[in-house]
Amino acid sequence: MSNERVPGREALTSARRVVVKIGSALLTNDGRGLDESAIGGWVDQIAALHGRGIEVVLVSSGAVAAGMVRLGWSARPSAVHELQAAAAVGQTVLGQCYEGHFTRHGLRSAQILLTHDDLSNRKRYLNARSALRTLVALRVVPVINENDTVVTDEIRFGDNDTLGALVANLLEAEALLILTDQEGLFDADPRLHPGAQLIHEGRADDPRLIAMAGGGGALGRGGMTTKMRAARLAARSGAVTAIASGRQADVLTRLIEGERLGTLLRPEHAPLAARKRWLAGQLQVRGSLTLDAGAVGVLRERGSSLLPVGVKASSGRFVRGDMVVCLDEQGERVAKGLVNYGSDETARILGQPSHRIEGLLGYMEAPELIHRDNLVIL
Ligand SMILES: Nc1ncnc2c1ncn2[C@@H]1O[C@H](COP(=O)(O)OP(=O)(O)O)[C@@H](O)[C@H]1O
Ligand SMILES: N[C@@H](CCC(=O)OP(=O)(O)O)C(=O)O
Repeated sequence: MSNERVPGREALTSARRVVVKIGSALLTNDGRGLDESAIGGWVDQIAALHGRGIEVVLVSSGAVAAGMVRLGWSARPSAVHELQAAAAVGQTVLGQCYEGHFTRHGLRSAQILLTHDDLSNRKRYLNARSALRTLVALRVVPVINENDTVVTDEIRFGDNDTLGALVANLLEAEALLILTDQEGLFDADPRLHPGAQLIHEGRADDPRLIAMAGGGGALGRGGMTTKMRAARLAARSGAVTAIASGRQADVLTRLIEGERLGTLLRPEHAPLAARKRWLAGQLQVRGSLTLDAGAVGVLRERGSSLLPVGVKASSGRFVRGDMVVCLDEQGERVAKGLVNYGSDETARILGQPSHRIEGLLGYMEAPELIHRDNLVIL
């Protein structure tokens, strides 16, 4: 099985930038403090991915648990100020542990502590993005955690699954790899249902899978519920999510080799999102179409395809597959996309309902002038 590539897992085998999230349930040695040798094992795998040219950003939990042990506390405190204190003490231990292991591989790590505000405020979001991009370009491995010391219950992510997904969005990573204490998502919580079956693959937004996910154990925060939510969030920027057991040998490298481990959650609109991002970046425009107000409305509001009936005028020379810009009647740019018909054909079908295309041209390539998959709103 180890070298077998499973169809559908190409998103992992082709990923060039990945976010790895390691959860508290795994890191904390059943509450006895950081599992330093396990951390060493994950760092070895991250170094191996790094060596293959894959950029890795790490989201690591464990500060509160490490701080509790350092402070000699046996139970997780419930008071916010005590959690903040434990996190402050433990984050140093966590950072040192990672840096020590990365140093064995001649790699540098960097600590980034984020809060909800940092990602919702546009300016701080851009600052965080540029700092992370710079680190990644310098081949440094960022180690991210929530800044537990300055957050209160109302404004915290709480679980690091959500933070991992937002970091995947921020950096447009192709994959989010969530390591936890279970082999993946099961059709019921395996702690409560020993006969539960592992789900190998699915859609990130599948309501049946979301319904299977339950809460976390004693050490972790969100359980599978927040991991499924993270998969949906990550899917927004086209990232695929894998949930797998951090205890399986070489789990990260095996996932990236396409082995059928854990649960793979595909973004429903991955190709679409990626394609739209690509479309948006295309600069060469061959012509323009002027749309009536109704067409402008449905494109903007409903993300519909552009039908010839909504086009009032066409200009420029283009062939099928060329990029054209769509303007409103005032000449404002509305969208751009790849046309299904060249400029000569477009001139003959514009303003016409799609069922007349065949009669007018003698054939029908497609009922729409620009399909919504090939259209990006500006
Ligand atoms: N359907 C499910 N499949 C697998 N695990 C589940 C499911 N529902 C709930 N869980 C629980 O989620 C836990 C992992 O989440 P959590 O404790 O938050 O860990 P982490 O700290 O790694 O995020 C598992 O130990 C398991 O008990
Ligand atoms: N930020 C916290 C960890 C939050 C947490 O445990 O999240 P998770 O690993 O998703 O269950 C810490 O470092 O202790």
